[in-house]
Amino acid sequence: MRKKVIAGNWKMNKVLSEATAFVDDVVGKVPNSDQVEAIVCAPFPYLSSLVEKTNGTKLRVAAQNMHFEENGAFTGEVSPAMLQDLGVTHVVLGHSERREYFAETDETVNKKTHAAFKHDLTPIVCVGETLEQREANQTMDHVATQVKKALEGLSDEQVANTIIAYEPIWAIGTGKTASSEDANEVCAQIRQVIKEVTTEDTAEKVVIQYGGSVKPSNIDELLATSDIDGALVGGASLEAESFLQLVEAGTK
Ligand SMILES: O=C[C@H](O)COP(=O)(O)O
Repeated sequence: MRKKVIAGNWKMNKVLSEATAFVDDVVGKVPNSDQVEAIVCAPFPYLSSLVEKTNGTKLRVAAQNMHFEENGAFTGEVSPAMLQDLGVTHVVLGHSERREYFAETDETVNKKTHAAFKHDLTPIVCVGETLEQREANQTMDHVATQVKKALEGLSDEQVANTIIAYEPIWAIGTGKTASSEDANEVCAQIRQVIKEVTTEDTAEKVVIQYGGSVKPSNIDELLATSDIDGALVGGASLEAESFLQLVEAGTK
């Protein structure tokens, strides 16, 4: 059985004192369960302190992005080696906000996915359609292309260890959640696409999260479906209590 992965993506929020207070509050309360993995995806400046605070605990720390190159003249960027060196375990790649505002493409996401594995980082690859694409019945074609391109060239073992986050763009930060049936249908089709490019066994191992206005009041329904294995949560992950409720939902 796949474990549930609940990741709180803080995006560009919190100052250092707020970030550390959150982790101090949460770290001892993360359920000691093998069924759920809890991750905070924090801004770059806090990664070092948070990794130190969470060392030896059940709470993992992720970056929200990285460059695919090892090093070089890329002012303002952060390399996979830097994240690995800090002790970060996961990295969010291809979030729709990176695709929309920072020119992230399927090609750069693919390069970053390879770079993540090279540095022992678990990639959380985000995919999802716009409202226009959904209304034009293009959701599955679009998402399938994003998934296939992101995974291109990976070994079956690497694919099995990739986390996919299905986030319909129209549901992010809007309060509009995809119904659990609709979200699960897309997640099941994503698994089917992975099956086609790898093996059934590999596809069954892939953790597929849903993201988009997930909160304590709707997470149970989402996690009760066949193919949603967790959540990538923005707004509702910013408060410790709400984040812990989301993680708790993963143990049921
Ligand atoms: O990475 C998280 C997603 O963009 C979802 O954000 P949200 O929970 O605020 O809708």
